[in-house]
This record gives sequence, C-alpha cells and structure tokens, in this order.
Amino acid sequence: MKWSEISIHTTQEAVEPISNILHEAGASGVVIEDPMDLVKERESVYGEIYQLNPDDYPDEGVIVKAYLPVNSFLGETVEEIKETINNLLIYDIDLGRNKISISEVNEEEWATAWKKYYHPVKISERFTIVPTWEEYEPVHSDELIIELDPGMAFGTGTHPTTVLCIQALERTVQFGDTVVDVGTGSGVLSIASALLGAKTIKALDLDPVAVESARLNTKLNRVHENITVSQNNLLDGMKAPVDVVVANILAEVILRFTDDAYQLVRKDGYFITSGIIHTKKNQVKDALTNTGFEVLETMVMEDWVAFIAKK
Ligand SMILES: C[S@@+](CC[C@H](N)C(=O)[O-])C[C@H]1O[C@@H](n2cnc3c(N)ncnc32)[C@H](O)[C@@H]1O
Repeated sequence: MKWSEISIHTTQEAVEPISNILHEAGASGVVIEDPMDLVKERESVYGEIYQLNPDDYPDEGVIVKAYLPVNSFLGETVEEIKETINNLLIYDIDLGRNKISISEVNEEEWATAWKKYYHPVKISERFTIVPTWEEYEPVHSDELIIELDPGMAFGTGTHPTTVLCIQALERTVQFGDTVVDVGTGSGVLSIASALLGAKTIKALDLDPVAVESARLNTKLNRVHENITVSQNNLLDGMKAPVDVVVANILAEVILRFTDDAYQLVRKDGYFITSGIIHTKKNQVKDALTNTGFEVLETMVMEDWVAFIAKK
C-alpha cells in the first residue's frame, strides 16, 4: 500500500492538539521531531539508549509527521486536517509557521520511520519504558519496566503528559486498588497502575485502534488478568466506587466529565488529570474545586500541567 506523509511545522504548544487531529483523521501513527529532545538533560547513569540524529530535527519549532493511506479521499482528508488545525487559533493555540507539506512513502519506510525515534527511556523514579523491539537489562532490581508497542495508538509513554500521569500514579496507587484509566491509548497508564499493585483496572478508549493496542500491550506486560480494556466514551456507564481515576486527555475534554469522576471516586480517592496545556490550567483547577475535589498537587513539565485531586 502507498502511504502519504503529512508534515506540519508547528510549535511545542500545538503538538498535542495537532496529534489528536491527525489521529482523528485516521492517521496511522504520529512522529514528533522536537529539537528540545536533542538538548534535554538525561540521567545517563540509568543506561538508557539515545541515538538521536540532529539532522532529523528542525532548527526551531516542532515538526509533527503522520502517515495517511493514499486513496481517493486523501485530498479531502488533508483539507479537513488543515482546516481543523487552523481552528486551533480560536483556542489561542500558537501554530508557529503552520507549514504543511505532503510526500509519498512506501509501506516499508513507514513501518520503520517512527521507530528510530523511540528507545528505552527512564521516565520516573521507578519506571522505564522499553519499546518491544529493543533489548534492555534493568539497572536496578526494583526498576519497573513497561514494554510498549504503541502501534497506531497515542502513548509511547514518553510524552510529558504521560510522564506526569505515571509520576502521579506512583504517588497515589496502593496495593489492591481499583483504577479507571480514561483515554487509555496504548494502555500505558493501566499497565503502570497494575505494576504499582492495583488489582482491578478498567482501561477505556473511544478509539477502537487504541482498544486493540491496549489489549496487546497489557498481554505483552503480562498484566491482562488485572486490566479490562473496553471501547467507551469517557466514564459513561461506570459504577462502583473506585480508588483512582486517571485521565490524560485535553483540558476541554476533562471539563466534560469532572462531575462524573467525582461521583465515581470513593471518599479520599484520587482523580489524576493530565493533558492540560498551561493556558488551560486555571480552568481545569477551578472545575475540579467547584466539583468538590481538593487539588493536592499541581505538576508541571514543559508546557503541560497535571493535577492530583482528592475527594
Ligand atoms: C493523549 S491520549 C492518552 C493516551 C495514554 N493514556 C497516555 O497517557 O499516553 C488520549 C486518548 O484519549 C482518547 N479519547 C479521546 N476522547 C475520548 C473519549 N471521549 N472517551 C474515551 N477516550 C477518549 C483518545 O483516543 C486517546 O487514545
């Protein structure tokens, strides 16, 4: 099959919403070329493998690339993507150069194109994310390893919004807990919860591709007996009090279900929210407080914010 590569030169702030737009338009995977990745301080003592080539990165801004199958709808799809990206300006999202280009790649190139950017990364005190195709020897005996093949779903585990969630889970999840993961993507947060000792986890996503990817990854990590993956809109139909609800979704989406999360979480339980761009921080914080949650912690990484809220 022929694939078309759509390449968007934008800003760090716009990466997340543009990635979502590309996924929703049916893109089969997203590659992010952020020059910040080249200068980030790394804790090399932990033995991660970094093989980043500066030639692959822009001098300024960020390039988001996605792959679309070449078919008779391609023209319309690209126009729709351009229009939806331009609409982000309404939300005051800086699009930078907003230069969009298209080129053709064959399936073989596409299958490996994004993998070269993805290597084992130690993302928190305890967790290291390891792509399934890499060999990795744990450096510490108490290190927790998440093996991932995100495939077409969001969630390589290394995006700041995901890292913040995993760090928040480390601080909240107790042995035997019940966790609901809203917008599970590759399943990474559910897998992290299971490795931290949660007993019953519900991993939910609207996107059937994510559901499939999460199912595969829960098996790869041998935690599938604790995790039920289902296609579901937000918290629709969820009952029984739970200890932790975690959601790494855009701020606009979080605002839609803070009330449902409050109903679902038991007293003294937690609601972890991430995916919040800095400019939307107060809006989400106010919504959490107005619903009845107490915001215990505000965590920040690059332009992203996450909250640990308690009922
Ligand atoms: C930013 S990704 C997070 C993936 C993963 N949890 C992580 O932290 O890396 C957000 C996910 O939310 C899903 N999503 C978006 N809207 C949703 C909705 N209304 N109900 C359930 N899932 C939704 C998307 O399909 C996507 O997989």
